[in-house]
Formats: sequence, structure tokens, C-alpha cells
Amino acid sequence: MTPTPRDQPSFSAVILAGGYATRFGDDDKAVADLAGKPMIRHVVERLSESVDTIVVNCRAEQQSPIESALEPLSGDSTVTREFAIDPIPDLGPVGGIKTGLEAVSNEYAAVVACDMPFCSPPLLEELAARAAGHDGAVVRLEDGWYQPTHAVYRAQPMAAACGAVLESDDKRIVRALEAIDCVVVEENDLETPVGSAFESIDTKEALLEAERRLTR
Ligand SMILES: Nc1nc2c(ncn2[C@@H]2O[C@H](COP(=O)(O)OP(=O)(O)OP(=O)(O)O)[C@@H](O)[C@H]2O)c(=O)[nH]1
Ligand SMILES: [Mg+2]
Repeated sequence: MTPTPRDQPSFSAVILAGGYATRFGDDDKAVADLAGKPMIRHVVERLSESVDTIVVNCRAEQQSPIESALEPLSGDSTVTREFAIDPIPDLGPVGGIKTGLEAVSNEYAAVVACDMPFCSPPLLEELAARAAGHDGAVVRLEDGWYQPTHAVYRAQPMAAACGAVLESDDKRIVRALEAIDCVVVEENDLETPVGSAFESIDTKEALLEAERRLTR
């Protein structure tokens, strides 16, 4: 086996951007300005440290604004970007994860929400290493909540599990996690500092708060 430069299992990334950002207001938070850069660009630039293929999952009408938000992107010439458009919008993150992972050609992929500008490539690398030989690795915080939109999955089984969940009565993402061989990593057991990796920007107030931290 030829190790990657970081001696980590290689994985792709899926960025979930297909939500309607209702708590954020009328604007699409994926392309909202955060400290001089569209939010999704923060995520793409970070993920480019660890992956060579990024799949952006969104609705059809978002593709053009998101493409504009990501061009030109310096220093990422080796990163391939693709779009995976939801065939049916508004199925929630489970629908987005299914659409995105179906477009992935690597065995494993990190899934990260577009509103997590502090996402952590080192943390995702740790999750990829923990997921090796399993169908995924997801962090459970001390308060008991899973972090499925900053996680690593084996693309094919997780996409299939999301498809089955969408067909069932209980459409919660936790049902998909239960259906696959997903390693649950307790927050306290992580080797990598979490920092603000799991922080999502849901409101304009949260955006301003994140901006203050990024610019001070
Ligand atoms: N493809 C797809 N992605 C979604 C959908 N709903 C949420 N997401 C994504 O999942 C991630 C987490 O979702 P939320 O934080 O609830 O984002 P949101 O649904 O856009 O925002 P709210 O309307 O305020 O809940 C974000 O990256 C969203 O873009 C959906 O219906 N389809
Ligand atoms: Mg939502």
C-alpha cells in the first residue's frame, strides 16, 4: 500500500449546502460574507488541506452563486470540485448526505456542513483513521449530541442508509448512523483538539460573533 503524504487513509469531502437557512433570514448562508469571504469558501479552503476532491451538495439554483463564491480560489489547483444537486430539495441533511455521498468516488468521505467555518481538517483526519475498516466515525459530545455533519463515512453504505431512512417514518439522521457500522467517538476520547470545529452559524448574530473572532 502506498501511504498518502500524511500517512492517512485518503478521503473525499462533501459539503452540505442545500438547506434553506430559515433561521438566517432571506439570504443563503452558504454564500454569506464572513470576514471578507463567503462562508462556504472558508469551509472549502480548510478542507483543501486534507482532501483532493470536494463535492458541493446544494439545490440547482444555488450552483451558480456558489461557483462565483469559490472562484477564483488560490492555492487549491490540485483540488477537484464537483456539484451534486439534490434531485428533490428540502429532504433535510439526510437527503443532502445521500446526494453528496452518491457522487463520491473515494471509499470514504468527510461530510461537513457549509455553515461550519471552523471545521477542522486534523479532526477529520483523526475520524478518517478511526473509520478505517468501518462505515464511518462520528463524534458524540458530552451533552450526548452526535455531530453527523462534521464526520467521516464510507460513502456507499451511508448513502444507502440515508436512502432507507428517507423511505421510513423516522427520518432522523441518527437512524442512518444506527444502520451502519459507525464508530462513535466520545468527545473526551478525541486526540485532536475540538476548538470551534462543531460550531454552526445558524443566525445573523452567530455570523457577527464568528466574524469578531476571525478578525480580532
Ligand atoms: N441538501 C440538503 N441539505 C440540507 C437540507 N437542510 C439542511 N441542509 C444542510 O444541512 C446542514 C445543517 O442544516 P441546518 O443548520 O439546519 O441548515 P438549514 O436547514 O439551511 O437552516 P435552518 O433552515 O435555519 O434550519 C447545512 O449545511 C444545510 O445546508 C436539505 O433539505 N437538503
Ligand atoms: Mg435546518
